[in-house]
Amino acid sequence: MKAIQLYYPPEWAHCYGCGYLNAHGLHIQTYWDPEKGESETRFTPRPYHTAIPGFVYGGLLASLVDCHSTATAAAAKAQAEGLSLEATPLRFVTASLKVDFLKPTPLGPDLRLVGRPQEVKGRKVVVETELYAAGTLTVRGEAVLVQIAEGFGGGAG
Ligand SMILES: CCCCCCCC/C=C\CCCCCCCC(=O)SCCNC(=O)CCNC(=O)[C@H](O)C(C)(C)COP(=O)(O)OP(=O)(O)OC[C@H]1O[C@@H](n2cnc3c(N)ncnc32)[C@H](O)[C@@H]1OP(=O)(O)O
Repeated sequence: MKAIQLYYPPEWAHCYGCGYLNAHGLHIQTYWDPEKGESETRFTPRPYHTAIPGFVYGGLLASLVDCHSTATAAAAKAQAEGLSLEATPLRFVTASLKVDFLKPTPLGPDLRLVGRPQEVKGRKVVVETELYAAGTLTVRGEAVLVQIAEGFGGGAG
């Protein structure tokens, strides 16, 4: 299966979080399950992604929720419209990002994010995300994503 971010055309693939053309970026990759209608991202933080020793920096966790949500929005919109991402690239930017840090996230285990679209309407998609570390829910996110207006060439992202 191909990650949603790998369908982004090159002009939209420079994002620090998820752009495959950003040599210094995080290269977040998200997969869509059309049966369940939900997305999954896995990411293993590096030792320097630390807040206090042993725990993950919250800004990194917010970045994971952010790019996981933009990708989830693209896949959810494609499914809702019966489009294929291959044929019709879709790209969303973040209008709003809410992150609740429920528990400290241990630094070491692979992190797993699960995204569920709550609303797909016009250019807007709302995504809820749960982030698990070694099976424990530590972060919950809610993001509002807006589809880039048609004809927007890029350059920023
Ligand atoms: C990176 C900058 C983006 C520049 C533009 C595109 C360049 C393309 C190139 C490459 C793409 C790569 C992108 C990587 C992305 C990775 C993730 C990020 O880090 S994104 C960076 C942080 N985000 C921003 O900088 C957005 C700044 N904000 C905006 O540009 C606008 O406010 C925008 C596009 C988000 C919305 O503006 P409207 O004029 O196009 O659309 P309206 O009509 O205002 O909103 C559409 C719907 O969304 C709701 N909405 C808008 N803002 C909301 C908010 N803050 N909270 C809740 N809902 C909101 C509205 O109520 C409306 O909903 P109803 O259709 O009425 O149901």
